[in-house]
Amino acid sequence: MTVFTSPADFVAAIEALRSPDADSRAAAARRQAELTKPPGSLGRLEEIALFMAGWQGRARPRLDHGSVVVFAGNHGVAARGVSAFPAEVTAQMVANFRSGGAAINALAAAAGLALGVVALDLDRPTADFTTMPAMGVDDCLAAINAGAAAVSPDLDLLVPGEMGIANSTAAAALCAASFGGTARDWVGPGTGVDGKALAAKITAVDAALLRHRAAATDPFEMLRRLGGREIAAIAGAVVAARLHGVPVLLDGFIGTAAVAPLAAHRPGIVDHCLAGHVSAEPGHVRLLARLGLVPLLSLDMRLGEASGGAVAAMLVRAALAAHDDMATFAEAGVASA
Ligand SMILES: O=C(O)c1ccc[n+]([C@@H]2O[C@H](COP(=O)([O-])O)[C@@H](O)[C@H]2O)c1
Ligand SMILES: Cc1cc2nc[nH]c2cc1C
Repeated sequence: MTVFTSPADFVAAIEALRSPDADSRAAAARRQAELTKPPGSLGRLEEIALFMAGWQGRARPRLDHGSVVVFAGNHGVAARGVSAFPAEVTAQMVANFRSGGAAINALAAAAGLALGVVALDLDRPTADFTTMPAMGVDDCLAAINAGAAAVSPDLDLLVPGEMGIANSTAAAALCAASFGGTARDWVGPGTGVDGKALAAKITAVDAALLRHRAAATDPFEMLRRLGGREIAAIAGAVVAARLHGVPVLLDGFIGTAAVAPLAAHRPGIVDHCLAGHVSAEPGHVRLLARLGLVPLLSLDMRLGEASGGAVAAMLVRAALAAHDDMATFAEAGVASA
């Protein structure tokens, strides 16, 4: 099990990046060239198969043990009226995930993925980051390690998700701290705010940037000052997945913002990640562009909880089915070009 022993240990793990297995990827590419189709005709499905082969270290990659893990956290900044929903909804939705009634329960099952739910100190919201860091050092490290602990090294695919009322405010602040710009560049409606609540959200993000930007100089400090426990947990899970060679399918705006501080420090940290979809939250398209990730789907979704990632996992399954099950030209007696 991956444990980051200190903030410096976490940052060092982001710097020492494992590469994909070149031999497995090359073997998968040779197989793709022999399958009964014009070269490249399965488009991005072919690239997904090669991506999975490289990270899994298997010429015929599989999706037998894929898992969604939804991390949940509560945010002090919610008290500033930045969300359309009350903070109690975070714990209520965790109960819904556990009893099987949420969108992610249906979508993970449809995609053939296991579902884990990790609730992080919901009774103890993070501090309001407009006035102080969201978390202390130990608190943030514990959240990162909770994320890392959720990644089994034998997973074929990890789909991390989040639940946290007000976390689109934190995500906007993390994007601005990571990639520049003001609150207006990154703030959007989240669960559906406009008018006064949207203005409160912009004010909160600008205040947080003013307070923390100078000190938020490394990925750990950005997550600690401007993030939340579920966001830090996703960052920890993505780094642990890289250490184990587990490919990752990212979800929406908040789930992707969790890796923004890591990528600002070391862009290659997202090399083992696919972007499952582009959310309707307007900052997401900009964020994906900054990360150099092209989303698999664009369905106007903006739910979070790994829902877009789970739908995209069905495409990964399709890509691997074609890669594994198709006949070669020689097997089928079809003349090649
Ligand atoms: O995934 C997205 O792109 C997304 C966009 C908007 C909202 N959400 C979800 O809604 C919550 C955050 O919205 P808000 O308005 O409370 O900041 C949180 O639980 C997210 O999972 C998620
Ligand atoms: C109901 C509800 C469900 C969610 N799932 C993820 N974020 C959410 C936010 C709300 C408000």
